[in-house]
Amino acid sequence: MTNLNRIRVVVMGGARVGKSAVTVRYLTKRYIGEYSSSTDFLYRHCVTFDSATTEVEILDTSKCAAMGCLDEHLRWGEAFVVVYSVCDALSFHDARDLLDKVAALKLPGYCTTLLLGNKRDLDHSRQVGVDAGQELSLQFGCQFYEVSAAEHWAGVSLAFQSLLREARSLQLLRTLPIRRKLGVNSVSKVLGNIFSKAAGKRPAGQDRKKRPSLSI
Ligand SMILES: Nc1nc2c(ncn2[C@@H]2O[C@H](COP(=O)(O)OP(=O)(O)OP(=O)(O)O)[C@@H](O)[C@H]2O)c(=O)[nH]1
Repeated sequence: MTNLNRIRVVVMGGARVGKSAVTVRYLTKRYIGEYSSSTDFLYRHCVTFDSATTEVEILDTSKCAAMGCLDEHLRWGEAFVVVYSVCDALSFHDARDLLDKVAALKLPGYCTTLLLGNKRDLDHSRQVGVDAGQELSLQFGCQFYEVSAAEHWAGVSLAFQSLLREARSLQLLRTLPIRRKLGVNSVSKVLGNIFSKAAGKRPAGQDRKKRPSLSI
């Protein structure tokens, strides 16, 4: 069931790509060079969009593929930050695998994903181009940003906020009745228009005979 007061975010990616660095940068504005990375960390904070406050839980994962808890994390989350390092081609492959897994496990419309290329300050040792990141994000229909957790807070913050906004919009959308979501006309109205045209009748509204009502 949709909980409009909470968004669960999972930060995942290959080893040493900066998962903790981007998470802590977003939450505290600070960059800390080294983190304890043997376990997962769960952070809670609140965000306010359009004067509505939502609690956000962010799970900074570590070694979850090796520990076998990836599927559990994928089931738990509804917004995913897939991090790779722009100077590590292997981590880009890991990111693709993770996007594949998200797509296989989550229904479209029930999760939001952000592909995040980190360490863009290390441009001299870049192995993954911006265009490759963009292409991958287009392939999976997810958001894409390149950032440097080491150098700037603004980019990291923008990327997370954009993900959270989309996650919140999806939650709101899921609470709408199907008619409003799709903008569908009632079946009776559509059938009525077809039959009145086929029978050469007067336009809708001038026909006094009441049609049976059937709506979805
Ligand atoms: N130059 C540079 N180094 C970074 C950046 N982000 C993280 N690092 C460094 O990359 C290393 C790994 O960062 P972490 O945040 O621990 O990476 P992680 O993905 O959480 O690591 P694991 O959980 O061990 O897989 C650390 O030495 C960080 O200081 C960045 O934007 N630029």
